[in-house]
Amino acid sequence: MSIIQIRGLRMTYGTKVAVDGLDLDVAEGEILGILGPNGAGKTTTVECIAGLRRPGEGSVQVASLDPYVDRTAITPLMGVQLQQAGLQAKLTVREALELYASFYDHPRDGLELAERLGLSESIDVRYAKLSGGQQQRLAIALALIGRPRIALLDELSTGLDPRSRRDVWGLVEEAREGGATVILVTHLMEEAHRLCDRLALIDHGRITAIDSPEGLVARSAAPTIMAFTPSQPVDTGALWDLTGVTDVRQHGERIELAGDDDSVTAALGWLARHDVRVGRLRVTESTLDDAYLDLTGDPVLTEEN
Ligand SMILES: Nc1ncnc2c1ncn2[C@@H]1O[C@H](COP(=O)(O)OP(=O)(O)OP(=O)(O)O)[C@@H](O)[C@H]1O
Repeated sequence: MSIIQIRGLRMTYGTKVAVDGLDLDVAEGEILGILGPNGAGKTTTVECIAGLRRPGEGSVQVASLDPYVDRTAITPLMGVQLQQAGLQAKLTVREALELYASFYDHPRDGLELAERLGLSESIDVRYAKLSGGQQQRLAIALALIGRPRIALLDELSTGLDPRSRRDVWGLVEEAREGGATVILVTHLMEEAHRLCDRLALIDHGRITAIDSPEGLVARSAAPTIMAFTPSQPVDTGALWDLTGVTDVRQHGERIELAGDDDSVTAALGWLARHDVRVGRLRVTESTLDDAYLDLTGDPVLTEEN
C-alpha cells in the first residue's frame, strides 16, 4: 500500500507547464530520491505533496488524505524542508526549534538535534543572522524534529560543507530506521546512491525512469571502460569480437576497451591466452552520474520493463 499516491498530476504557471501528467507511488518506509535537471518540476511536485499547491489536474494523496484540503490533519504527519525555508527573520534557532516541536505529539529534543547539526553555538542567534549553511541545517532540523511519518527534503545538502552533509545523512538514515517515508530531491549522486531505495528521474515534468540506484546504473548504456598498456602489439580487431565489447580504441601504446562487465573478463582471458602482459590496468565502472546523463530525457523505464 502506497503512503503517497500521485495520479496524472499537471501543474502550470501561466503558459509554462511545470508538471506534465506525473504518476508516482511511494511505499511506506521508503526513501525515494527525485533527480532531474533544473526546472524539471521537482520542487513543484514536492510542494503538491506537502499540500502547499493545489494540483492543476490529477490527484495527490498522502496517507489517504488530500494534502491541500486536509492541511490540519496532514501537518502532524509531515516534516518539510523546502529550498526557501520562509522562517521569520527575528526568530532565534532555539525559538524556531521550540515552535516546531510544539506542532508534534512526540518531538525530538531540539537541543540534541541542534548539537547534532552543529547549531549549538548559534542557538540564540536570529534566523536572519545565520549563514546560508546554518539556515539550511536549521531547516533540516525543523523538518525532522517531529519524528514525522513523512519527510519531504528538497535539496537536503545543497550548500553544506562535507562534514555537515554527513551529519545530515546520518539523521536521514535514523529517520529511515524509525520507519519514516522520505522524499529527497537532490542533485548529488553520492547522496542519492547512499540514501535512497529508489530514484525517480524527472524531466520536463514527467518521470522518465524509476528504479533502485543499482538498477538505474545497470540499465544505462554507459559502459565499463578498461584501459591498459599491452606488453606487445595487439590485434584490436580480435578484441572487438570478444563478448560484451562495444568499442576499442588505441591511443599510442594504450588500449581503451568499452563494454559490459563480461568484456573485462573476456579481454583479460584473451590477452593471457596470447601471452600479452597487461600493464597499468585501469577499470572504470559506470556510475550513477553516467546513468543520470544517459537516462535523462529517455522514455519511461520502470522496474517492470
Ligand atoms: N512561481 C512560479 N512562477 C512561474 N514559474 C514557475 C514558478 N515556480 C516554478 N516555475 C517554473 O516551473 C518549472 C518547474 O520548476 P520547479 O521549481 O518545480 O523545478 P525543479 O525541478 O525543482 O528545478 P531546480 O532543480 O532548479 O530546483 C520551471 O520552468 C520554473 O521556471
